[in-house]
Amino acid sequence: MNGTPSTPRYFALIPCAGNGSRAGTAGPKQYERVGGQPMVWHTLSAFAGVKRIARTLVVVAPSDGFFERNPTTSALVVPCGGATRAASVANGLRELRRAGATDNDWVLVHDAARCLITPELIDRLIDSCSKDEVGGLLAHPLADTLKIGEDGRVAATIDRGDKWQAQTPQMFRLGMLRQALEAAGDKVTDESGAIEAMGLKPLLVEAGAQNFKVTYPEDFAMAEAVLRGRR
Ligand SMILES: Nc1ccn([C@@H]2O[C@H](COP(=O)(O)OP(=O)(O)OP(=O)(O)O)[C@@H](O)[C@H]2O)c(=O)n1
Ligand SMILES: C[C@](O)(CO)[C@H](O)COP(=O)(O)O
Repeated sequence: MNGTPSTPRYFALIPCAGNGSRAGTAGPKQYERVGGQPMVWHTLSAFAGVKRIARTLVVVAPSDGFFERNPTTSALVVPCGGATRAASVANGLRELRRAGATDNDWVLVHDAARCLITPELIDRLIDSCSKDEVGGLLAHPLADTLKIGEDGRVAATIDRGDKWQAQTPQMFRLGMLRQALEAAGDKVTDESGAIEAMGLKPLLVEAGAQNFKVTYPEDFAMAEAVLRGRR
């Protein structure tokens, strides 16, 4: 993986170093079994199904022993997780550089906890963004009416016409993303936010509602049902 090829390659970076505090599980939610397998297995097998991905790097917490106990992935697993998702991603980008990726290569950052991602959606993002100057993200137009809450009561209703729910993967050039995250620090909750802070406008690529992030206890049953429906 040395040298700077003229054609940019595609790398995947999977932040997998969270605690899942909102999920109510005993351990990190990404290792809970869903559809008969640890959640992160589904995530990794979707990326393994995209031939254009040169390498996948998984960022785990320094104390994480899951992949040593379950050594079944061809992905590069690095215990460089940080205190926030943004820090985990920034550390992972440094590791990708160390593994031979260049600033010109594309990086697709994807939450381990979005285990319903499919090779088709990943391909859709790559096809939509690979000729774009900025890059972009999968997203879903907001379906519900949106309220501002104040002391448990509705203070206002917001026009939802231009609102999207940001999903992952989010795909940007490695160099641009590194610079953006360095400038944004821990404030941003996604890569797009860091790129936007540089005055750029990432491309919104429509994806379905099924690519949700397993966050709350009830999300496990929904993920299970979607996986069952696919079999
Ligand atoms: N310090 C962190 C925090 C989060 N993540 C990862 O970022 C993704 C999205 O984050 P989220 O769903 O918020 O996960 P958690 O931080 O684990 O959940 P919670 O906020 O409920 O604690 C997850 O795959 C999670 O493992 C990470 O790599 N490093
Ligand atoms: C990146 C993300 O999945 C986009 O919806 C989301 O922002 C991550 O969630 P977190 O709770 O902020 O880690």
